[in-house]
Amino acid sequence: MVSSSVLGFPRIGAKRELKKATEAYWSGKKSVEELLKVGKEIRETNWKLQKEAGVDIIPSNDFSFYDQVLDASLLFNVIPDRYTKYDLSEIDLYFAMARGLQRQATETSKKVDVTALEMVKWFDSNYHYVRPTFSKSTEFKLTGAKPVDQYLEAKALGIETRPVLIGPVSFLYLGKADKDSLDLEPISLLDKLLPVYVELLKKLAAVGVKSVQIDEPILVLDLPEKIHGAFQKAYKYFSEQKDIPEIVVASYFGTVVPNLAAIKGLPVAGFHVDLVRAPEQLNDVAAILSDKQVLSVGVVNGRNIWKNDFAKSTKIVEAAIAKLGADRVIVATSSSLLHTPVDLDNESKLTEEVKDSFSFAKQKLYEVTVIAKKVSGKDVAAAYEANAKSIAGRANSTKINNQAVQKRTAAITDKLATRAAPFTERLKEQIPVFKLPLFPTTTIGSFPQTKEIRVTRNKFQKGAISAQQYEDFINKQIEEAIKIQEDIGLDVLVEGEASRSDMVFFFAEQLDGYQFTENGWVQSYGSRYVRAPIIYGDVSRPKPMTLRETVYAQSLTTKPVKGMLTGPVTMLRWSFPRDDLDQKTQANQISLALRDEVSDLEAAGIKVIQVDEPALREGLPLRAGAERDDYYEWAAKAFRISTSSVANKTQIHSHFCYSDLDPNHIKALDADVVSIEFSKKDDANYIAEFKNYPNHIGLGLFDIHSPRIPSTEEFIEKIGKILESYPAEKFWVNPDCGLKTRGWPETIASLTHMVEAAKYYREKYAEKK
Ligand code: MET
Ligand SMILES: [Zn+2]
Repeated sequence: MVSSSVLGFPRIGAKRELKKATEAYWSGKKSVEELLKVGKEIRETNWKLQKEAGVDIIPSNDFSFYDQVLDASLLFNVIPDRYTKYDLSEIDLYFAMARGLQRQATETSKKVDVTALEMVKWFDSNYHYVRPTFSKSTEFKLTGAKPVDQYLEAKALGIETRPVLIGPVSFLYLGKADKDSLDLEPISLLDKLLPVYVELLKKLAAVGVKSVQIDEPILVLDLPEKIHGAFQKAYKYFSEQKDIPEIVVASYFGTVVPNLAAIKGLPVAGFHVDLVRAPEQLNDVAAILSDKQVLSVGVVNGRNIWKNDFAKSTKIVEAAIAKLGADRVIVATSSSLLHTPVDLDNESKLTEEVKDSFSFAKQKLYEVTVIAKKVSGKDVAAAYEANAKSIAGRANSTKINNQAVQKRTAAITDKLATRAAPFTERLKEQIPVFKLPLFPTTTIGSFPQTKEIRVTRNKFQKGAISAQQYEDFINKQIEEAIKIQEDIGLDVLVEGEASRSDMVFFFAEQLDGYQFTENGWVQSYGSRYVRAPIIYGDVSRPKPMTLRETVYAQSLTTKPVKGMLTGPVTMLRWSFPRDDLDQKTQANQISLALRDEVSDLEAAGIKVIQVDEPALREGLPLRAGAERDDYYEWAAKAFRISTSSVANKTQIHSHFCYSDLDPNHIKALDADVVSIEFSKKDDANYIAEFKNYPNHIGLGLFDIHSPRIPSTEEFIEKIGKILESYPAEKFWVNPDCGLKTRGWPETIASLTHMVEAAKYYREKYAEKK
């Protein structure tokens, strides 16, 4: 009998129970006991669900109150000194590392003021992990026994589980050196870390754990040879220990083949590989296995919402069985199901047809077990028949194919993606149109989404107020936003995005080809979850999406109002994409819809149009090579398709708020002005990289995530520092990103100071001349 296995299950709860509980704890409305209880209930529900579905290998220690990598940092005592000096309780220490903590002194506790650890993207997913932060003074030791406790918790329910641990090599490699130890290479700590892992593994074995899943996701990255050696060393060391569970090393989100040297000959029980993302790796991986090692084959996608194609998956599993024999193959999810919504059964608004093409975490449990039964020779004919019908139904759905869109996408030429003249010539035509001062000031688009705005939108959605009433309300918001911006003295204004709940959802709802869930939340980080829209079929724009608000805003002022759109790559990345069409074509379809919007805005007298691409960087394939080069090209081109219809004198802006941007990629967008996140960057090298960028750049001058109001002097100092290495004539002045999460008072104060600082330099530079 071939076993079925799940690498991890979503921990947010089907109704976002975890979010509600953690946020209530943070705001003092729930006690720690109440919080822990919610965690326990979620774990219990998840284990029972998996047990009932018939999953053979059920994970434990996949639960986390914030992030599983942070859990490991705490467990192994990777806790920078700055967090330990306040005598915080364990859970408060944990949350302080996760999100920072500011607390006034009380009679019983000290004043606390500490910032969060760095948070970074988990590979190419929308999940973020808290970066392990090592210092020369880091002393590894076990501070608790979460994996042991949770194993026992499941066991008490009668459920045998396989604990999941982040592997030692990935744990170090994904971490970084703390500020006080910048010359420390985390991987150099391996020798010290391994005995602590062994201590944990022994504890697990002592309570009855037979097998552990050790995640080494860095196996899908480009790794230096030194890291290959670290893998060999670590797992050889484990194999020399007595009384530890057997180890299955798991990788996901790509192929391990370029790193075969890291895993070849490893003395472990077996490996898990992602055959959804990289089916081609099967032969090479199978070839290096010793004759006892098992291979867990990930064929049920842990990253999407689409129903599995049983026929296709079965072929893959059968190929593995042909090589290794049935007793050495396990049917698994490709990765943890953390990246999928919890339960399709909670969706009541989707049509049957659409629903029939989806599968969320709970449904994916069923998929792994049925496939495992099939390859074990059990009779699952009815399930396979139903699946084949669903797959065929989706392929033939009238909701998917739009001939006009397909034709238009196929006819895209380079010319369509090229503006009429190069930037230098465009600039000459733009200068007299805008007559902007030196250091032009602007914002990134959104203004505070006040409670009033959210409540009113909600009323409108529920039908409690009419479309006209809602429109009047939005107009009032726009009027206020314009007045405030004029009073502050900003140069390029925005309508403020009051009508947008979310920069992707807002557009998706107005485009044809999308589907939406009510409860399809997926954890992005901590208590932040995203309910991404789903690209279901060919995408097109039935009618203008932003025209009314933008034109209304422009009618209220003589200053230019920026049209504001979400770019094709971001629309794609922050949606669940189709799995039956390549990403480039999906991006191109969206870019054509946006192109029409851009043209409509221009025709209606809008002279500046910003197309945001905050997700541009995250779309970059994990490894260097053809796929990455290809992405660079199609992503930039998709942006240019959407923005190249306009006249030279129309100014195209773009915006990116995640760092580590590649200046060459941004250059390839050929926008006239870009704004980038910069306030936390304090890094001369980073400015230097952008110095040669030909077009104009706004370097974000304040952090929009914080209510903190920088003073005019602070802005002056910051701008002065940048001007040491960055040319004044290319320098726009703006915040890091949109201000939707802020309140009005701090927004007005910060922007006022920012504009004052710009004026200061204008005068200074005027004197110079
Ligand atoms: C995450 S980027 C956000 C850009 C958008 N225009 C805003 O200001 O909110
Ligand atoms: Zn942004």
